[in-house]
Amino acid sequence: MPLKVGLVGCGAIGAEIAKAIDSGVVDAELIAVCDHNPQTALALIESLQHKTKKADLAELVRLSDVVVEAASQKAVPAVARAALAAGKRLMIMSVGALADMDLFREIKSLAKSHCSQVYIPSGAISGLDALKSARAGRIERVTLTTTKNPSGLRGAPYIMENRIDLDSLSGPTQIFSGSAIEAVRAFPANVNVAATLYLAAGEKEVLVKVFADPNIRVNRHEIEVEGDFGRFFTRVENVPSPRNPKTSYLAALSAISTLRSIVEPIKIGT
Ligand SMILES: NC(=O)C1=CN([C@@H]2O[C@H](COP(=O)(O)OP(=O)(O)OC[C@H]3O[C@@H](n4cnc5c(N)ncnc54)[C@H](OP(=O)(O)O)[C@@H]3O)[C@@H](O)[C@H]2O)C=CC1
Ligand SMILES: O=C([O-])CC(=O)C(=O)O
Repeated sequence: MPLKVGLVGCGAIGAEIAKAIDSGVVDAELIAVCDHNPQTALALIESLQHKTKKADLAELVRLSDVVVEAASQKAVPAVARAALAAGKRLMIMSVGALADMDLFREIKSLAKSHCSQVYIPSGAISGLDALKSARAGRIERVTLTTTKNPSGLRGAPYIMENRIDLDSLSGPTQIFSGSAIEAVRAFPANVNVAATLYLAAGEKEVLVKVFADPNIRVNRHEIEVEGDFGRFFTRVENVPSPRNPKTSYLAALSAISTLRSIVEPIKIGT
């Protein structure tokens, strides 16, 4: 029996996941989709060869083995509670929601008490394998430096609240520096990866810097980690999703790869 996947959020990442299942890249069945905009869900279904059904959250959870959240940080509490309370496995893309440590602990405890599992893909960054290994020892410092084109940062709460004029920039400009928890609230659709680093490092503080650069065409994430193991530095220059420039294509690929790892008998990497 193929793994039954229910998808919440039919945007840039959701559409790539659906396409990967539809084309057989992931050996699974897309059992249902939902989106708070019914037209978005219907358009995605229309684009698929193997049609699936549009469902509300309760029905989607009932039909699924794995529920994939690819919607928004705001969607995470309801999706996580519904999926885990029903004993279903859960993948979370809007990881920034888990910077709310009360929610994180509730999700962890729900997963444990219902013998379920929560998957947090690497998303748009590299280096989580080494960070997870490093965590077995002492980690000294974690830094994330994210640089995006203003088109990928527009509309973020931090930009609006501080009235940052992105159009006036002529070169790379640091617009934010703060903790992972501050960063995911300030840029909920830009630096979910900061929360992923924070959790992978064992709730170790992450210094997050965000740069806007009108001349950059990639979403760049640079990570530096120091600890007992030594030091590593990684840089990813991501192709932005054509449908949503805030989101890197690699984030969708990482969700697809995580789904594949659920169904593959051999697991490679930390
Ligand atoms: N972990 C990582 O590395 C990364 C995580 N992300 C995060 O993953 C999530 C998905 O990204 P992406 O696909 O690019 O986002 P998109 O905005 O392209 O797609 C999200 C879709 O979900 C819909 N949606 C939003 N809230 C809800 C809800 N409560 N219930 C149902 N549907 C909802 C949106 O509708 P509408 O547009 O009408 O609001 C939209 O159709 C985002 O939170 C994003 O920030 C993105 C990149 C990397
Ligand atoms: O896709 C990216 O480059 C990262 C991103 O938006 C996020 O972590 O929210």
